[in-house]
Amino acid sequence: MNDVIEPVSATLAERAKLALGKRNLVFIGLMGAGKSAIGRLTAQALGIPFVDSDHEIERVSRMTISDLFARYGEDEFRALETRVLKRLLRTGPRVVSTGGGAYINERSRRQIKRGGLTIWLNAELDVLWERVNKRDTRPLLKTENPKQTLENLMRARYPIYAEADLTVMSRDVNKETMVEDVLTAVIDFRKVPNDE
Ligand SMILES: Nc1ncnc2c1ncn2[C@@H]1O[C@H](COP(=O)(O)OP(=O)(O)OP(=O)(O)O)[C@@H](O)[C@H]1O
Ligand SMILES: O=C(O)C1=C[C@@H](O)[C@@H](O)[C@H](O)C1
Ligand SMILES: [Mg+2]
Repeated sequence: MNDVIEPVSATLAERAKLALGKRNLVFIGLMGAGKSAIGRLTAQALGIPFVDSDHEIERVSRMTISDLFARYGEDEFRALETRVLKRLLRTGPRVVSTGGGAYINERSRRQIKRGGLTIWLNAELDVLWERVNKRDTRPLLKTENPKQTLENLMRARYPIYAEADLTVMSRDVNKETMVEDVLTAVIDFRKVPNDE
């Protein structure tokens, strides 16, 4: 009954934009899943603004995330993250890429759920590890065995990320293919098969 009538020749991006409407598209997932990289490209494809909560936190605090953790600790970082997310999610449509722990924090999760359509970039350990071990900008991975830490985070966090509206598998394909998967997931959200 409420079907949106799509132009016959609409591109994938146009159809996804129509399906998204005024909602934000919020990327969640672990470090290295591609939230920032794929989020930015998705926003470009959709022709809507892109914001990244980690970048926004660094901009308003004029500190790097590593320095924020070192100086004020994780709890203060999470409190700032919640405030920044609340502001970023206020208007839509936008693509909002979050930091890896944002959706795990209860208050931020509430903001995110209220603030838009959530998409989890799920990924296997080796894919994430290949991507994150090249840089040491992630304070939670400054441990004796960062790969083990990443695995522990997967175990603790994946059941929570799984609450997302949409899930796309992040893997080693080119980024354009990832964007196509994301746009398709947005279009297919809550699509009811004809025979149901
Ligand atoms: N599909 C992909 N194929 C190859 N490399 C990718 C892919 N997706 C992301 N990357 C690369 O992996 C690295 C990590 O990606 P990105 O910074 O987007 O992750 P993130 O989920 O935002 O992590 P964080 O939570 O730490 O912000 C980047 O160098 C990015 O270019
Ligand atoms: O997974 C996490 O908890 C984090 C991920 C990064 O995006 C940053 O937000 C920060 O390093 C914490
Ligand atoms: Mg990021």
